[in-house]
Amino acid sequence: MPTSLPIPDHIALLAAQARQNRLTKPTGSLGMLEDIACRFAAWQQREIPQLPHAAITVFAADHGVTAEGVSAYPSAVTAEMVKNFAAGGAAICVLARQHNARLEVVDVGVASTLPPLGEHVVDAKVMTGTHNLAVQAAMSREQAQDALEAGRAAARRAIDAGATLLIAGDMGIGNTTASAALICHFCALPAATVVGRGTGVDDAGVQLKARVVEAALARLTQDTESLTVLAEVGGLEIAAMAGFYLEGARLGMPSLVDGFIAAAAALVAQALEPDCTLWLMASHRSQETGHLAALAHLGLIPLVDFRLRLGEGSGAALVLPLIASAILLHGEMATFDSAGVSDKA
Ligand SMILES: O=C(O)c1ccc[n+]([C@@H]2O[C@H](COP(=O)([O-])O)[C@@H](O)[C@H]2O)c1
Ligand SMILES: Cc1cc2nc[nH]c2cc1C
Repeated sequence: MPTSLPIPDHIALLAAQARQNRLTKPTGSLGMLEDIACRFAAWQQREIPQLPHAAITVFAADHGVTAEGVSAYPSAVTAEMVKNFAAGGAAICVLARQHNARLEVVDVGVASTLPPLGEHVVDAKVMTGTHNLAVQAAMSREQAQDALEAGRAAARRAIDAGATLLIAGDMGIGNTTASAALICHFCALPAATVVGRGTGVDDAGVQLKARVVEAALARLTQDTESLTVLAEVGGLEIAAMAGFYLEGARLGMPSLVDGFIAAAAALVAQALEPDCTLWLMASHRSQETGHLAALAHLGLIPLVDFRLRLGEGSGAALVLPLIASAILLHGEMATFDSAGVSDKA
């Protein structure tokens, strides 16, 4: 049963839109930068929003479906990359440092036991990787619920640490197959229009992924409860990301939605609490097939297309300077009145 979430402030949105129209530029000429500033105004309940403090949480988990040969890389990479995150060597570590953003990694389902990796790597393991979704439910409904809750707890930690803009990233070999299955289900699309190359499988690999996704979807109908859909064909990090978005929305905090896996997680969140999408902004268009369809279902338009297909929250971190520019322009540009510039006839 959906609870009532806070909704962004419509009065602040209208005030921000009116301000945009008074700034010294042709009406609408800053395009999406205007929309960005106005959405932050609505989220922060003020005509002129402040620069946000971003925090990044990367959720890591393994996928039993890798037994089908759906990824170009071995499952062991998931755990190895968690160590790389802890050591500061992954792409998202560089971007987090660039933006002085808090970076936390949460193990919600890495297959192996990780050694203690410091205070920024949290052990919230629900199970040691999902079961193979090609042949059975990836996890139980209870495990899906536990992973959702791990994501909610991570959002609360980020907000308690001072975040005003949330970013969820993912690390999970095999997770583009689970994400494709979720996107197919929630957007009612056939597998062939959604599956892509993931980490780089060839044409035969894409066809194999489509067959795996179709087999998994055959266990579902459009009436299947959303939590069951998540348990049947989802992933532990995807569930946690959905919980992260839901908790952000519940606490009136916006999230930037990263790539393909993040979009699948946002669809899960939307299925559980439709209004949570009011608190989401899509960073970029991923190279992965089916990403735009998923974003369209969420009512989101990606800000940029840099041919990214990395995950980790990297695309969301990459657009932080654009968001900062949008907000600074909105707050600091002169108005036609203040600068004595003639407005349109
Ligand atoms: O975020 C994306 O758009 C994206 C697109 C393709 C691949 N990835 C990353 O690659 C991994 C999943 O790819 P795969 O081929 O193992 O399913 C996982 O760790 C993701 O973070 C991420
Ligand atoms: C090396 C590597 C890094 C990643 N980061 C997110 N997904 C990834 C997949 C691989 C294979």
